[in-house]
Amino acid sequence: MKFFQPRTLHMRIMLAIAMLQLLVVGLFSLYMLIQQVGTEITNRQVLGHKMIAITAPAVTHLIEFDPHGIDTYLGTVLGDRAISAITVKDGQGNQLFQQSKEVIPLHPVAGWFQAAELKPTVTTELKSSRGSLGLITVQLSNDVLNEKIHTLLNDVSYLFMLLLGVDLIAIQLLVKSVMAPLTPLAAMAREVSQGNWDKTMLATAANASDEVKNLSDAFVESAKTMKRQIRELEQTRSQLAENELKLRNLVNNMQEVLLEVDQSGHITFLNPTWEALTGYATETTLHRPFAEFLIQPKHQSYFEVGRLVHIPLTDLQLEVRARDGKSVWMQMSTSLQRDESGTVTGLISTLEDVTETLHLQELQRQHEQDLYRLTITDPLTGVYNRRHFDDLLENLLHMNLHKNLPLALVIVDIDGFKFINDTYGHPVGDEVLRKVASTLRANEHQGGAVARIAGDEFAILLQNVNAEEASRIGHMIHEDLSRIVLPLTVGQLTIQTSIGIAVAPLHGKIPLDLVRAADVALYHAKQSGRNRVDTLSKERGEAIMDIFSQGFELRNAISAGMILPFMQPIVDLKTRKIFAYEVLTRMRRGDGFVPADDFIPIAEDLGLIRDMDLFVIGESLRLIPKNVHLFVNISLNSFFAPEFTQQLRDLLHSPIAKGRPITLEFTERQTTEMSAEFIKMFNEIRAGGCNVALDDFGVGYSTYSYLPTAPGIRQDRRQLRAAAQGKRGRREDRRTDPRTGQCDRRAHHRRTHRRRGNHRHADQDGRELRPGLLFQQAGQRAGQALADGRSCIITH
Ligand SMILES: Nc1nc2c(ncn2[C@@H]2O[C@H](COP(=O)(O)OP(=O)(O)OP(=O)(O)O)[C@@H](O)[C@H]2O)c(=O)[nH]1
Repeated sequence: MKFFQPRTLHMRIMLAIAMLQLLVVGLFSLYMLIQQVGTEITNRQVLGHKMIAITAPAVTHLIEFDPHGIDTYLGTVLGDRAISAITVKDGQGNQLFQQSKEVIPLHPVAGWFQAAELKPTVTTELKSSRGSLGLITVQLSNDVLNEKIHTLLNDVSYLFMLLLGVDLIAIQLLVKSVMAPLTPLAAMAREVSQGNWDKTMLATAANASDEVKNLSDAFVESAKTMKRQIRELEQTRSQLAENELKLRNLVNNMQEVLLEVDQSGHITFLNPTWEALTGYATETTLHRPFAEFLIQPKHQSYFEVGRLVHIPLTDLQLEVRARDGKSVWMQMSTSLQRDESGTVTGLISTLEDVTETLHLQELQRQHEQDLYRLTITDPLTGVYNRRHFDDLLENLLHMNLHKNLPLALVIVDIDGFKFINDTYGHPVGDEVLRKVASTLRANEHQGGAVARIAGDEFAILLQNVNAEEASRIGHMIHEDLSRIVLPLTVGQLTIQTSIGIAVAPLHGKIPLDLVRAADVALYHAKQSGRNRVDTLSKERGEAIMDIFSQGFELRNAISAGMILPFMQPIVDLKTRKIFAYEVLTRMRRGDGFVPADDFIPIAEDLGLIRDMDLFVIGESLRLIPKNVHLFVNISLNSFFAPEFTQQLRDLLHSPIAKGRPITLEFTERQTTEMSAEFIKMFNEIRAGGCNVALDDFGVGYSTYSYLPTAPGIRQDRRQLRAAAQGKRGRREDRRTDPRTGQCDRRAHHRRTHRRRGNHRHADQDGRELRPGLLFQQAGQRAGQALADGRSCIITH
């Protein structure tokens, strides 16, 4: 049920107070009415009693003295409005008089009172001197009472109306005065709502009640707070707008594509960079599945429904199809978007164009690969170079042995390659090397590797290949190489090779041992007449291994600077002064020194003598004062090593050698062919100011036989003397190595040097000379120098 509700507060207060007023005034009026009606009822009773008090004596008298006069008298009395009926009865109950008027019902208001209170009849006893004469009963009339009540009701109603009217006016005034201060407050609120914060508008009415003042103050306070907050909000909003602008500029000018995709893989946002990179207009791209723009199915699958969660968040490179059909590679960095329950609702990603970078990376990778290939391959043949072979060998050996698998090493050396070079020229030699390399590669065993480890030497590593299988493969390779035919301008060239095979762990468990074993096998193949394959047997291996062990030691000694020139002073016996130094080559081993004859022959065999001779000559020239005569030993084998002649020439013509007395003593352990070229070179050396001497170490078979063709070459002083005695050398010095069939040169060396040490001889000027080591002083100084770890240089 809906009650009427006035719209304004004023009306509501008015109504509320009016209702209250109505109630109060109503109750008050009712109270008044009840009071007055009660009084009227009481008055009627009093009147009844008074009436009967007057009437009873008269009736008594009439009964006694004039009974007929009762009717007249009581009829008159009954004429009074206050009485509606009169009854008189005698002492026996006989009715003497009874008369009544029409009965008017009692006013309803009188009904509110108890019947007892109303007492409509009054009865009294008629008494005379003779006693009781009967009873008289008077019934009171309602007429008067009703009239009174009616009048009272009117009066009370008037009073009620009057009071109500007065109250309403009072309330109106009261409410008006209460509401008056609210009017400016409402005006203030209206102004504030319109954004007018003028201070004057926020003043409270002066005559306002405390409550309204408080309300007004509170309102003003809240208005101020609101104003401040609104100002802050405005600032924030403008800041936000500014930031949004910046952000928009940033997003629009980003180098990367900014992409938003919903959970179904459809594009919901893209910045203009997308168009710049792909050529697709942003508007036409929006709301399309992003996968449509991806080329690779794998990339497309990331954007299928429900698969976004699996997308790699970083380092994902996508191939995007541009409008012109080209592919653009984009690097994607992603942030997954989730709702409150953690479900993926989409993603926001940046896509950076890395096409150029990838291209450059690819170029760089290729470049690095090329560089790496260059560092590990031999430029002439394209197979691995020595350095990489060493690494490979170490790794494969370690790996195979770890797995208990054999590893075979096959070393292939071209027979007479120097001859090919010398006869057909280096380009042909190069072509031979290339052919050999390509043949080896064509036969490359699975998991194997081919390397060029020296001038005409190739190595092949065969994984999981035992000795038998290695030998089979070795023969196969040998066969293939023998089929190489190189067409020449005139005719054609075929080649022969010697192959040495060793297998780990049978012949060695470390690279050094395995290479040494294969070298020994190769050495043996060469020694046995070349053009063959040799797998190292245990017995033969041990016999040859000794030479190779020393060879390895020698190689290491050269690279580690353990080869040193020792200066042996040569003393003039007359003056007892040092006349010259003979340069002796020594190798440091631990705390001691190995004499030359223990390692020179090996150096010659293994082709190391050239570097050793050049190093020792260079060091001697550098260390010995210029005015002191130098006797320097050179192996004739060095002259057959490539470029030795030129390098020796350069050394002797260098400023440290120029003008100093030098005698080059050529040691010869095998008969050397004295070619015209060779003699020319000798003469050139002499023309440069050097003396040249030959020393055959007593071998006997020597270049002396060519001496007539090489005028001016001085023989070893001892040899000269021997020659003067008509002997051609000391045949008893010749020993033959039972294994190699060659002269035991080390034995010769040892004997010869022993003899040399004690030798006393005269030089061409008649000076009697002797090695300085026989003199205590020089010996002591040499010992001191050795102890100091210096090169053994003795100065005078
Ligand atoms: N054409 C050419 N020759 C080279 C190259 N590297 C080294 N050589 C030559 O290869 C030759 C190797 O000669 P040796 O080690 O005496 O070998 P060989 O003549 O085959 O003798 P044996 O092995 O005993 O049969 C030397 O003459 C080197 O100058 C190269 O890259 N190209």
